[in-house]
Amino acid sequence: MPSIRAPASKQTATLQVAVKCRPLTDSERRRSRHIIQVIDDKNVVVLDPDLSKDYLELIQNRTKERRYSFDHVYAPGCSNADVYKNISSTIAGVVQGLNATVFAYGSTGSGKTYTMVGTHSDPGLMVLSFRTIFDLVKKDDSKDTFEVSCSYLEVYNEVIYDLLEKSSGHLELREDPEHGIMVAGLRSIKVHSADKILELLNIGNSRRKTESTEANSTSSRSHAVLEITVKRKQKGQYGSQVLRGKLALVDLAGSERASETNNSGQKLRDGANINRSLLALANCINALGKQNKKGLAYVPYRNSKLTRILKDGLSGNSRTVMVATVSPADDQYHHTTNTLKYADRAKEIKTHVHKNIGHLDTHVEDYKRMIDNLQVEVSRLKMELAEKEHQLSVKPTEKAADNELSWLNILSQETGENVQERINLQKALFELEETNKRNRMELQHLDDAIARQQVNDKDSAVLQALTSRRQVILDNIRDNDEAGY
Ligand SMILES: Nc1ncnc2c1ncn2[C@@H]1O[C@H](COP(=O)(O)OP(=O)(O)OP(=O)(O)O)[C@@H](O)[C@H]1O
Repeated sequence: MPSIRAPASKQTATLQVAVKCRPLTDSERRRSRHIIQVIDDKNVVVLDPDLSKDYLELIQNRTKERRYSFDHVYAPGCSNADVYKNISSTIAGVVQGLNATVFAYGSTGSGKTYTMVGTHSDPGLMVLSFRTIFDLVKKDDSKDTFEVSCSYLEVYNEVIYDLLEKSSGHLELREDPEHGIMVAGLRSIKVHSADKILELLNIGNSRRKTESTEANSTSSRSHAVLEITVKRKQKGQYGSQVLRGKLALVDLAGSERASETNNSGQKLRDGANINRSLLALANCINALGKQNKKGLAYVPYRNSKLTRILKDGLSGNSRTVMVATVSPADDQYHHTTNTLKYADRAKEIKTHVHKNIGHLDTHVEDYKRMIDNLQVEVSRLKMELAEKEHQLSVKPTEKAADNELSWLNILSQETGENVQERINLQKALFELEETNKRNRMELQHLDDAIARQQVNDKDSAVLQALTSRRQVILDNIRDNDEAGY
C-alpha cells in the first residue's frame, strides 16, 4: 500500500523567472561598455554593441535594442536579499509540505555562484532560504514536530558525487515509483540549525570542483544541488500525518564557448561535458516552453544526469524559480541574449504543485530507503576494503596479473555504463513513442472534428482554428520523430 496519499487537488503553477544583472567588475570597467538598461522591476533592455550595424538598422527602421519582460528584473545595485524578498513565500511553502526548486542559469562569470552562495556581506539564496526555514520552524506555535535534513551533491563530468562525503564514490540515479528520481547512497544529514547547514555548505563547497578559467578565476566546473527536506509531523484527533516539503537549490556550472576560453586537455573536456548537460537543460526548457502553445512535445530529460535530477523542478511537483544571471559587459552580448532567450521561454513552463502528505507508515518507506542506501554504502566500502587488502597482499611478480585485473575491472565498469546508457535510451524512446501516440490520437480527433465542420456546421473561424491546431500537432510529431533519430 503506498503511504503517500494521492493529492486531493493539484495546482498548476507557472515557473517564476527573474533576471539579475551583476555590476561590471574592475577589469571590465576598464575595457567594456555597459549594455544593459534595467527599465523597471519587470523590464530590461539590451543594447546591441555592434556599432557597424547602425546603418543597416537605420535603413531597416529597426531598433538596435532588445527588450524583455520578466516576473522580476534586478539592476546591478540590487543585493541577493532583494532577490530573495520575492521568492521567500515559495521557500516558506516547504515547511507546509510543498516542494520548491531555485536555480541560477547563466554563462560563465555572470554571477550564478554569487547569487546562490553569496558572500559574508551579501549572503546568497541558499543561505537566506535555510535561515527562513529554521526561523519558521522556531516560530511555529502548533504542536507539530519538525525534522530538517540536508544533502549536497555535485554532477561533474556526468558523474554524481556526494559533497558531504570526504571521498565520495560515483553515485547512481534510481527511479523510485513513489518519490521519483533518487540518488542511491547520497548522505542526508539531520540538521538542527541554519548554522549547521552553513557549515555543511562550506564543507561541500570546499570539495566542489572549481578552476581558474579565462572567463572566471573561480569558475564552477560542476553543477551543485543542495537539497533540504522538512518533515512535519502533525498529531490530529484521528491519528498522525506527516508533511514532507523538499527544497532543491541549484548552482549550475558556467557554459562557455571553447573558442573563447583557450582551454585545453581536461579543462576542455570538462567544458564539453558542462555544455552537454546545459544544452540538455536548454533543450528541456525549449520543449517545455512550447508544450503549452503546441500540445505535447517530447522533453529529453534523459539526455543528462542534470536534467534527470531537475525533472521535478521543471515539470513535476514543485514551485520553481529560475534566476537568469547576466553580465552587463558588451563583450558578453551574445551570452546575455542567449540566456535571456531561454529565460523568456522558461516563462511558459508549468508545474503541478501539491502537498506531500503521508501517514505515519511513511516512516516504513523512509527506513526502507535508508536500508537501501546503507546497503549501497556497505557494498562500496566492502569493495574498497577488498581492493586495499588485495593491493597489500600482491607480490611484485603478481603485478602483471594485477594490471590485467584492473584492466578487466575498467572494462567491466565500462560495459556496465554502456548497458545503463542503452537502458536509458530505450526508456527515452519509449517515452517518445508514448508522446507521439497521444499526439496521433489528438490528430485523429482533429480530423474527425474538421470533417464534421466541413459537412455540418461550416463555421469558418472554428474550421480555421482546428486546421491550424492540426498543423501544430503535425509539426510536433515531426519534431519528435527527429528527436528520436
Ligand atoms: N551582484 C554582484 N555584486 C558584486 N560582484 C558580483 C556580483 N555577481 C557576481 N559578482 C562577481 O563576478 C564574478 C563572477 O561571479 P560568479 O563566480 O558568481 O559567476 P558564475 O556565473 O558562478 O561563474 P561560473 O559559471 O564560471 O562558475 C565574481 O568575481 C563575483 O564576485
